[in-house]
Amino acid sequence: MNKPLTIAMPKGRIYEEAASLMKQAGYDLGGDKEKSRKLILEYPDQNLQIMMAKPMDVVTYVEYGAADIGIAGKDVLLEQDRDVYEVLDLKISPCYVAVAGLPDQPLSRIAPKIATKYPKVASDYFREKGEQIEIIPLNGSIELAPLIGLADRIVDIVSTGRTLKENGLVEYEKIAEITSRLIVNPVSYRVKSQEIDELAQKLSEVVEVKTG
Ligand SMILES: Nc1ncnc2c1ncn2[C@@H]1O[C@H](COP(=O)(O)OP(=O)(O)OP(=O)(O)O)[C@@H](O)[C@H]1O
Ligand SMILES: O=P(O)(O)OC[C@H]1O[C@H](OP(=O)(O)OP(=O)(O)O)[C@H](O)[C@@H]1O
Repeated sequence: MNKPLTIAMPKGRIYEEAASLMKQAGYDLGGDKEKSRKLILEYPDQNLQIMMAKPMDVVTYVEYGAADIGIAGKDVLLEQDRDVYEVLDLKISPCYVAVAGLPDQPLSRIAPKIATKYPKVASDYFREKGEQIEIIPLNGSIELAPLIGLADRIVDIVSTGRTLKENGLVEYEKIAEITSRLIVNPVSYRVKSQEIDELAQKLSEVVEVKTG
């Protein structure tokens, strides 16, 4: 038997949709992952090993070859710019990255403060527009920053728009549409090309059927 295919799966909000897609593609990871605290799950009959990773860390596991493949949000890929192949848009967990802030607040002063957990995405965006900014790095509750005067704008994920709305913020610009992607370690892609191609092909058929 070949060595198992190792997959870094994102814990959290992407997991259920990703596992459901895998199941439809014929890779049954079982249920009740939310209740388990196990981080490495073995599926010998399917020759799979699953690692449960923080969504932001999936790319690290794949880049270093700790996992052959992984599922990561495009936001993470844009932010981290790592040496992995992005082979398939799974079209799950859709959302977008946007610039938001308090209403009727033009960005006039020099180097406005932008609070975000996506410093690279934000810097790239404003640099391309020729605007100088100062990044205020945060890890969560980003919407707080303009409310308390810590930042002039935020760059953050918007999905339903509820968090912005309930905090009296408005969206100014959309930066990028986001969905989750299948990523592959470049060496694994050569060494395990058959298994990886087969998995990518099956997933792509499921995505095609689901999205037309
Ligand atoms: N409303 C949303 N907010 C944040 N991420 C979302 C949203 N909708 C889809 N996503 C996707 O989910 C991923 C984040 O998943 P999750 O929130 O579970 O991770 P996290 O940000 O590490 O969580 P935590 O809040 O535990 O730090 C993002 O990379 C993005 O691609
Ligand atoms: O448009 P919505 O559907 O309201 O979703 C967007 C919100 O969800 C995410 O936060 P998360 O729930 O991950 O919490 P966090 O602030 O701790 O990152 C994101 O950072 C926004 O705050």
